[in-house]
Amino acid sequence: MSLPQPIEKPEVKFTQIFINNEWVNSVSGKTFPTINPSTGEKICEVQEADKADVDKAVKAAREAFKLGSPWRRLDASKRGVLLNKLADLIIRDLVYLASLEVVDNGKPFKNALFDMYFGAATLRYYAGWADKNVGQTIPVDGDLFAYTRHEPVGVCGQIIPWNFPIPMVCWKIAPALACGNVCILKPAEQTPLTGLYVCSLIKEAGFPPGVVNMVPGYGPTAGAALSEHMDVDKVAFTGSTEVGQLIMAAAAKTNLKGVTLELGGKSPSVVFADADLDLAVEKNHIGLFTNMGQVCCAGSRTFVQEEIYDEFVKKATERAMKRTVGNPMDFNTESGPQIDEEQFKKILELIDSGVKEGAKLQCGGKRKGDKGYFIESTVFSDVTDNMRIAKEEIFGPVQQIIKFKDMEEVIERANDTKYGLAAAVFSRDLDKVLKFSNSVKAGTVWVNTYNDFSPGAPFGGYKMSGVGRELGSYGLKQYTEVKSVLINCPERNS
Ligand SMILES: NC(=O)c1ccc[n+]([C@@H]2O[C@H](COP(=O)([O-])OP(=O)(O)OC[C@H]3O[C@@H](n4cnc5c(N)ncnc54)[C@H](O)[C@@H]3O)[C@@H](O)[C@H]2O)c1
Ligand SMILES: CC1=C(/C=C/C(C)=C/C=C\C(C)=C\C=O)C(C)(C)CCC1
Repeated sequence: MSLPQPIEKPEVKFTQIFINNEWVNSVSGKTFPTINPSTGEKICEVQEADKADVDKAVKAAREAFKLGSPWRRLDASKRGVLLNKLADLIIRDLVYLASLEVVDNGKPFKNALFDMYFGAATLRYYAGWADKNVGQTIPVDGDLFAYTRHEPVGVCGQIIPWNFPIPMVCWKIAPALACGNVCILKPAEQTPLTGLYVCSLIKEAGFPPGVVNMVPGYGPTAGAALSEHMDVDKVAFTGSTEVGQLIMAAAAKTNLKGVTLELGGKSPSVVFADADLDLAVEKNHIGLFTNMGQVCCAGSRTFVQEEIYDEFVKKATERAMKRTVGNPMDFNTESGPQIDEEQFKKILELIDSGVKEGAKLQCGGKRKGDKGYFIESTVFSDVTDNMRIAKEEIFGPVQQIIKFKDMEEVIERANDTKYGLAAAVFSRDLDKVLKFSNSVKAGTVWVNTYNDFSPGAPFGGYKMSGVGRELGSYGLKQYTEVKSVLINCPERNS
């Protein structure tokens, strides 16, 4: 089978704000640059939405959600048809979209293709749910007929990060639209381009005007305007824990809009001495270095039992040194650049702190090349729990390998964090696997694997890693209002 070739210089087709299925300039006339992280050079200017543009988008969305509107009158099954159509269009334009993502985000082309497939799979999964989000009839006491209706929440503000631009668009809009809501998405300022292109596909698929709107812009302006808006019914956010706290506070201070949050992590991956060592090394490598370490659930605390610690460190270092870091357009590249200068500097500073605090740098640790935001694949051993690299979310290609003795100790240390997004356990012993996976406070536990996702499997965090769940049937709850209807029903019989 021949592999698809990337388009080296994909044309940028959409740089405006998308409201009511139309492309408009910002009210302020302002624009912002989006940068190619492989070169540090500007790709283009994008119209910068702020509060005034968010107001326009909210009005359009509210109109689209009015009782009797084409969207509200559409059969639920037809919402599924539209979602499937959108998935088809993403796959039709797969190579263009993946190439554009490589330029705007820096992720390797192969990974960008995965993103598009995963985004489309999420749309298809929720397309199937559109006419199955059913209520109940309830045998209440008395002469009453009682039932529940599952209604859409309304206008949903959705704020997304830069690490998986298209999967994130799809994780947000697919369940929302399946349930009949309307959406205003704010893409990350670092990666607005593929999301804007997908808006053109939303129009082409036939979604009515105002059902999906996109407001590219910055967090403290456009993002805050959405989370503070009195006419937004719900806000869903993926990004840092700090911003998640701001969003929840804004919702509380304004109209108590519903909030779902998908936040940071410092996920433990525990390798017991009886594990398949080569499998554990490879899966832990993938669990950390995928997407240049820019994954909320990255396995950034690798606990390895003392009997196999030295051997694991040796093999993990060899694997990291083999990782190809370079031109993301090249099909053989495993890692591209970090997203921007801010992240690049933050990661290098944390690496520096690891060395200063006494961790052993096994490989990497420096910038790679002299252009763009590339960082060498980095492995630290002899890491202790009190070091900054063991506590803070690095969001970069830096693996921390930590020694442990036994189960009780590792459970306690794995849980000794403010986060609780994901965890992994590597062992051939089912008792150990079950004991650890039942004891760890994490929304997802992988067993003898890492970073496996499915649109059907819910994802979200314990503790400060989040509120609510995305994906699966659980994801529908976040976009559904339950209404009880009780009807006087004289002479009711069983
Ligand atoms: N959980 C994740 O998937 C994820 C993704 C990106 C970054 N992060 C973490 O966050 C750190 C910082 O990255 P970042 O600055 O891009 O993340 P961030 O949380 O600042 O940005 C995520 C999104 O929130 C928006 N935003 C920022 N401030 C806002 C505000 N006050 N109100 C509303 N929206 C706002 C941004 O514009 C972006 O769309 C990273 O180092 C990493 O640790 C986590
Ligand atoms: C990590 C891999 C994938 C994608 C994962 C996604 C889309 C994660 C999305 C959610 C969050 C909240 C991430 C936080 O950073 C693929 C695309 C499924 C491929 C395998 C690895």
